[in-house]
Amino acid sequence: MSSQNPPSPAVPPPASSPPTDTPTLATLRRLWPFARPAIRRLSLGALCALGASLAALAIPQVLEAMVNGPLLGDADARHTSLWWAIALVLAIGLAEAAFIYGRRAFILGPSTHIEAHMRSDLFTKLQDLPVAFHDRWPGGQLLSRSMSDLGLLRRWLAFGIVMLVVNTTTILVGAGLLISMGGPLGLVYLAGAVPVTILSFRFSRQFRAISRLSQDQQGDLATTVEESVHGIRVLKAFGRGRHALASFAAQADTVRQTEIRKARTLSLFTFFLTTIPEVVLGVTLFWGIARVVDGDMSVGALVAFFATAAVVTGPVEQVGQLMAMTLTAKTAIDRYFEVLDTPNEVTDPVSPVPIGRDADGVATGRGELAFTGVEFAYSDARERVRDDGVVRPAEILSQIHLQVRAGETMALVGLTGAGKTTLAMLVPRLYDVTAGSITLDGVDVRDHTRHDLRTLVAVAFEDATLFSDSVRENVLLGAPASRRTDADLDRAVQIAQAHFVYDLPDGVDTTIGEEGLSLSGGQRQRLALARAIAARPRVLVLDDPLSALDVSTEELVEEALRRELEGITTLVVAHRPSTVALADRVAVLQDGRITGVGTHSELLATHEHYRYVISSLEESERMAGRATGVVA
Ligand SMILES: Nc1ncnc2c1ncn2[C@@H]1O[C@H](COP(=O)(O)OP(=O)(O)OP(=O)(O)O)[C@@H](O)[C@H]1O
Repeated sequence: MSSQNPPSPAVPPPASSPPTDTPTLATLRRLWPFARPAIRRLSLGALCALGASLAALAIPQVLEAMVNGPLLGDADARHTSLWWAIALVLAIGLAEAAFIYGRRAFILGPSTHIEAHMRSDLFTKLQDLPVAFHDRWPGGQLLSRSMSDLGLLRRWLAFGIVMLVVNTTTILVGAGLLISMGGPLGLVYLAGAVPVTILSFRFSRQFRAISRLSQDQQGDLATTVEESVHGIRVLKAFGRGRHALASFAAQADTVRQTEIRKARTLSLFTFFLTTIPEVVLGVTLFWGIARVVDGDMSVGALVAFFATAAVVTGPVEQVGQLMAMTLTAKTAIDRYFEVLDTPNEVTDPVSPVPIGRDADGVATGRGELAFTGVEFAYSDARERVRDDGVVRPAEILSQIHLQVRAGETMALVGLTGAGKTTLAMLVPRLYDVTAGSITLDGVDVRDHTRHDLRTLVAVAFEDATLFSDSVRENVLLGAPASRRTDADLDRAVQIAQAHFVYDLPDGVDTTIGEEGLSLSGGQRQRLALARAIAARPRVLVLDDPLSALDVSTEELVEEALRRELEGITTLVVAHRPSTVALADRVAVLQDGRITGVGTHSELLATHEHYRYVISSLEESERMAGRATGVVA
C-alpha cells in the first residue's frame, strides 16, 4: 500500500525561473472560480457603471435638442421647452450620480471577498507545501504575493475591470453616435483610433515586462527587510547596520528606478493618448465649423458632436491607466498562481492507514521506528553521476538501516554535516525519502495522512520557533483537544523544566512576542520541548533541542523525560556528550551512512570514528567551558 513517491523534482526558485507569461485573457480567466460566487453583484456593479456612462452620453443629445429647439427655434415655445430641457439634463445628471454610487456599493463587497478568499487559499497552500518549497522561496516573495499583489488585484476588480468595460462601451457607443451625428466628421475623429491601437500593443508588451520586474523586485526587497528584522541582533552585534542599510538602499534604488521606467512608459503612452484625440478634435472642429457655415450641418448637431467627443475623450485618455492597472493585475495573478500551481510532492496517500487513538483521542501504538534502505538527496543539491550512470542530486543519506525499539531513546551522533538533522526530519515527513522506507509500528510513514503521522510524531528543533501568542497557546499548539487542560500544560512545563513561565508577568497567559524574542535561547528551547511533549506523541524527535541549556539543567530535563515519558520512543540528535550518555543506544552517522549502533560504552570500545566524534564533542565542550568527562 506504500505510496512510493518518486524523488522530488526541483521546485523552481522564483528568482531564476522565467516568469509566467500567459496571454492576458487566459490569465484573467483563472479568476473565474473566485469571481463566480460574486458574479451577480459584480454584474450589477458593471450595469450601474454602464448606466452612468450612457447617462453621460445622453446629455449631449439633450443639448442638441435644446440648441436646435428652444434656443434657435420658435420664441413662444422657448420658455417652456427650456425648462423641460433643463429638468431633463438635471434628471439625467442625478441618474448618473446614482449609478456611480450603485457601482461602488455593488462592487466593493465582492472585490474584498475575492481578495480574502484568494489570500486564504494561498495560505492553505503554503501550509500544505513541503519544506523543500520553503527552502527555495524567499519569505518576502511569498509575503508580497499574498499582500501587495492581492491588494493590486482587489483595486483592479473594484475599479479597473469595471472602468475598462465601461470605458470601452462608452467609446464604442460614443463612436457610433459620432458617426451618426457627424457622418464624415465622425469618421475623421475615429481615424485617431488607428495609431492609438498600434501604440496600445507596443505599450502592453513593454509594460508587462516592467511590471513583472517591478513586482519581483518588490518581493526581493520585502525579503531583505524580513531578513534584516529577523537578524537584527546579528547585524547589531557585528556592527553591520550600515552595511545592511547600504545594501538595502541599493536594492530600494533599483526598485525606484524600475518604478520610474514603469511611470515613464505609462506617461509616454498617456501623452499620445491625450494628444491624438486632441489633434483629431482640432481638425474636426475646423472642418465642422466650415460645414455649419456651408449649411451642411446644424449648429445643434455640431454642439452635440463636440459634447459627445468630449465625453468619449475622457475614457480614451483613461485607457492608458486602465491598461496599466490591468497588466499589473495580470502580473499579480500570474505570480499568485505560480505558488498555487506548485505541485506538492509530499502528499497524503489515496487510502490512508488510520492510526489508533484512545478514548481521549490520544494516539496509541508502540512507537517502533524502522529505517530500511533509506536514501535521501535534497532536490537542490549539486548533481553528480551515480553508479547507474544517471545524473541526480548528490545523496546526503545512503543505505540507512536502523531499528529504534519501542520506548527506546536512540541518540544520533556524527560529525557536523553528517546528515543527522536530515535523517530526523524524514520521520515526520518534512521531506520524503528518495528511496527505501521508514515505518512506524510496521506501517510506512507515507501510508498515514500527514496529519495523523504528525499526531504520532512530535518534533523539537534546536532553533526553537515560538509564535506571537501566550505561553499556553504556544505549548498546547499540537496537543489533542482532550489534553489542553491546565494540568496537561503544567505536566509539559514540568518535564521540560520550563518553570520560569510561572514567573512571567501574566504567568502562562503572558504573550511572548514575535518568535519569543523576549525569552532567552534556553527558555525558548524548553518551551519548544514542552510543546513537543504536550502533543502526546508516540515518537519524539529531538534535534538538539537542549543545546542552549547548561549541563545540569540538561540533565534535569533528560531525567524528567526518561521518568515521565516512559514508553515514548525518542530519536535525539546529539551534539553534546552528556546527551549521548543519557541515551539507551547510539547510532553513528558517518558520511550519510550508519556505521555503528550500540550502547555508548560498546561503541567507545569498538568504534574508532565514534571515539573520534565523542572526543571532538568533548573538545568543543571544553572550549565552551562545559567539560563533562564522558569519554573518561
Ligand atoms: N535544505 C537543504 N538543501 C540542500 N542541502 C542541505 C539542506 N539542508 C542541509 N543540507 C546539506 O545536507 C548535509 C547534512 O546536513 P544536516 O543538517 O542534516 O547535518 P547535521 O549532521 O545535522 O549537521 P550539524 O551537526 O552541523 O547540525 C549538509 O551538507 C548540508 O549542507
